[in-house]
Amino acid sequence: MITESKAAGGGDRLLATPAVRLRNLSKTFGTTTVLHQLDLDIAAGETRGLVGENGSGKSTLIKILAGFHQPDHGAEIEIGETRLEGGLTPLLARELGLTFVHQDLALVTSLSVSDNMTMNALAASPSWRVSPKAELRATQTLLDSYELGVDARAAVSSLTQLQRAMVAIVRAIDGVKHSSSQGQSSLLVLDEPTVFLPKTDRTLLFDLARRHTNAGGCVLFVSHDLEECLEVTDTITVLRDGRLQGTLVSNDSDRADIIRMMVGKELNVVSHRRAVTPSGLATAATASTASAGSAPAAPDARPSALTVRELSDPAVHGISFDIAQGEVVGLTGLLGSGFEEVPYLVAGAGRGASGTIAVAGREFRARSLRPIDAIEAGIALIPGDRARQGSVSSLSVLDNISVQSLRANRRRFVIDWKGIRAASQQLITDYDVRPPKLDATYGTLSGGNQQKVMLAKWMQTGPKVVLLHEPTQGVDIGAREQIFDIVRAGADAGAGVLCASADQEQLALLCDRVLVMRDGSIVAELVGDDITKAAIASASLGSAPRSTDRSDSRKATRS
Ligand SMILES: Nc1ncnc2c1ncn2[C@@H]1O[C@H](COP(=O)(O)OP(=O)(O)OP(=O)(O)O)[C@@H](O)[C@H]1O
Repeated sequence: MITESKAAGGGDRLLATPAVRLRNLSKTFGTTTVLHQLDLDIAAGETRGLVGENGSGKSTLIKILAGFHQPDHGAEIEIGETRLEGGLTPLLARELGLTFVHQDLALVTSLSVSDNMTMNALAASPSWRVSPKAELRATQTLLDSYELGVDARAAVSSLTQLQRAMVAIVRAIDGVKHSSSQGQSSLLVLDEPTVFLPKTDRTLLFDLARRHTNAGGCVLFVSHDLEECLEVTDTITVLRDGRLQGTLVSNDSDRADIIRMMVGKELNVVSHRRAVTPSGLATAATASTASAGSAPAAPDARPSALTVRELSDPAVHGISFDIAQGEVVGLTGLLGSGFEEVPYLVAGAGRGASGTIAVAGREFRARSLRPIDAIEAGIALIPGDRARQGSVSSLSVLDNISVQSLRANRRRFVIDWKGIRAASQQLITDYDVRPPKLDATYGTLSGGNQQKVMLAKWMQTGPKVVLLHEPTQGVDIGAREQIFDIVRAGADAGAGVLCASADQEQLALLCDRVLVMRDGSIVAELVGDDITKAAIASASLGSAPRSTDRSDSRKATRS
């Protein structure tokens, strides 16, 4: 049982027998120490949260547990009965029952569920003899024992996001059975595997994790979602700048307690929505009702930044909408409702699209729109998968941030590198990128700082339209506020912003208007103060819609 006080202060002082015990754990890259003498105990049967701002050292700690990084000299690591001098290797971590589910789930989507399971087992104990039939049977039995309702023969690509996450967790839990710990005292590390899932689906994942702790294992859950962390963990350890701030008992703590420890001060969540006067709201309501059945219109008389008409692809069915200059519009729905496709279609990055897209009056056919045309027209796309689609991780911050401005800094055949460097340095200072080092490798920056670099890269081009897909995924609460400020400043400079996101709180804080999609169509529009988490949720689910429900108002117009 855990008998720790609400705030444990400097060290980690759980009284139960630890399954994982870390002492004096530090990590230095070059001359920079990013973890400072951490002491951490996790007890058998415990679910521990790990939180901290971007760059506080969470991933580095996990990579040490996974044997990817070696800690500095002097660290002690004990896993169950095994005491290690120095660090782990990936094989040793596996043998000792440490198992990991990362955000990308690490499943090969073109292979079957059974093949994915077999690969994992083979990595644990290589064997020349594999019987596909026996593996299939064993996988099906395993999946059935967890009542997942998944066919072991199915390709992972055919599974829903929830099923994939559940398969990844079951695979991880099953992996520890092959370890020397046999599942006892084994540590399951969940590194934000829930970010892509709606809240309702996440509880199913945590039920699986609970089965692991009930069987004597323990869980380390890394998350930026503080409410969720409070709900599903027993205790929460807070890191700040690589130092352990303490461990809270989840039941006795609230979000404000965690934030205070994370950032060292109170942090008020404020709305970044444009102030709308009562008369403005009246105009907005009139506009959206009048436009019901066609395109949700921008709620004021500002010129249009983006006009989309009858946009279609296999997942999107003829949607039309407008975004005014200076307006931030949210686009949301359940996963699979089509909202996630839209930024990519508008940026010319989709396939087989139809319909038209006009930027500041210049019209394109979606079918023939290429990304280069979109960029030249003033469209900036900041994709959700910033590591693979928005940047080159192995290049420097300077290379990533300046790639869009090379042409503007070219004089005949010569590129003004000195000018680019000076401007880029100013940008990363203005955008509070930490560390503010142009020569740092982009991939070594924390998630929030990577996102700030992406925004700086595009915002310096003065875009007419900014398309954001999950702009604050994996971003801490402080950096999130900064990103909201950057987006709002872009809108104030005249850009029309589309923010496609399943994060209802983000939409409620940031957007002037929110369009909700179901089954590929826009079905509801929320404006101004009607944009609440509850209203977005009910419109997404199709239950008791509030504000202007377009399908309803269409019927009303017809009758
Ligand atoms: N391979 C590396 N080389 C140099 N510095 C690194 C390396 N990996 C991480 N860092 C630095 O270590 C610090 C901690 O990074 P880490 O990724 O552990 O933070 P985090 O808390 O996981 O952040 P996030 O929440 O954004 O994932 C950051 O300043 C980061 O730039």
